[in-house]
Amino acid sequence: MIGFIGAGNMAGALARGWGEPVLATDSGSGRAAALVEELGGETLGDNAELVRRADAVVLGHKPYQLEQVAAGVGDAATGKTVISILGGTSIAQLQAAFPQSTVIRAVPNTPVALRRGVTCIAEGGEQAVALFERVGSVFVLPESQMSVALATTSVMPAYVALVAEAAIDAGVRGGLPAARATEMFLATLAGSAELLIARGGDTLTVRREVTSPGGSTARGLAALERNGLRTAFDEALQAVIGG
Ligand SMILES: NC(=O)C1=CN([C@@H]2O[C@H](COP(=O)(O)OP(=O)(O)OC[C@H]3O[C@@H](n4cnc5c(N)ncnc54)[C@H](OP(=O)(O)O)[C@@H]3O)[C@@H](O)[C@H]2O)C=CC1
Ligand SMILES: O=C(O)[C@@H]1CCC=N1
Repeated sequence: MIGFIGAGNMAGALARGWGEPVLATDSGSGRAAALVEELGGETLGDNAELVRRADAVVLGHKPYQLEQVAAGVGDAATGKTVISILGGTSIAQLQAAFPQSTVIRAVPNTPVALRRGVTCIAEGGEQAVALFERVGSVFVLPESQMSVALATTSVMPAYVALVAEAAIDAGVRGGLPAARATEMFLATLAGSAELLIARGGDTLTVRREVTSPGGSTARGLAALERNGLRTAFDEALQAVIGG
């Protein structure tokens, strides 16, 4: 069984995507018990026991808790595979915390819960590719690209939710009922993503197909550019990787 140290948003999304019984701990909230109630398995009161009993361990706590968690696990991690999903935490930091383990650095995103996630794995962690492919797409990257990967994929469900909210609210200001605007926008978002994929990621072609010369799309795109859409995404990336 996979053992989850931490049963929060990201660990829970992975566990639900994998859809199998788990071993899990938390720091007292009861989220581990809720996950076990849903998927089967066992809640353990102690991270060391979890590591001893798990076939592989996922670190699903917050990055700043690494040293404290590793100290609690101690020798139980000897010979174990420890998969970290901790944002901004290097393989060197993980290996220092778990010197007797095989450590793997991965950055997933929450759509793994629906098996439509994206997980980036730092080179050296190839043995985890098949596991994460069960819950979506996997990209193996040089470790130096992992922060940018997180800023491009892991945070993106939140950005897309914000973009959706902004677009829907604009529609409501334009006179659409909110529920109708939401349904229409989400169907458009899903269809547009599929279209971009079908066009091999050729964003210019997709834009040109929609944009009549002197027409309404051209006016709308120009307004988005004037209001700093590209700068906003660029600054967001810099904010994420800058810590
Ligand atoms: N959320 C996301 O989309 C993504 C998150 N990540 C990474 O995933 C990690 C978790 O983030 P997220 O799920 O959002 O955070 P959450 O706060 O939702 O979950 C953190 C979990 O860790 C548990 N925890 C804290 N201390 C311990 C401990 N000593 N022993 C066992 N469990 C402990 C918490 O317990 P309790 O429930 O009791 O509070 C909680 O269940 C972070 O490192 C983050 O960088 C990476 C990619 C995407
Ligand atoms: O917000 C965070 O810190 C985590 C890392 C990536 C997504 N959520």
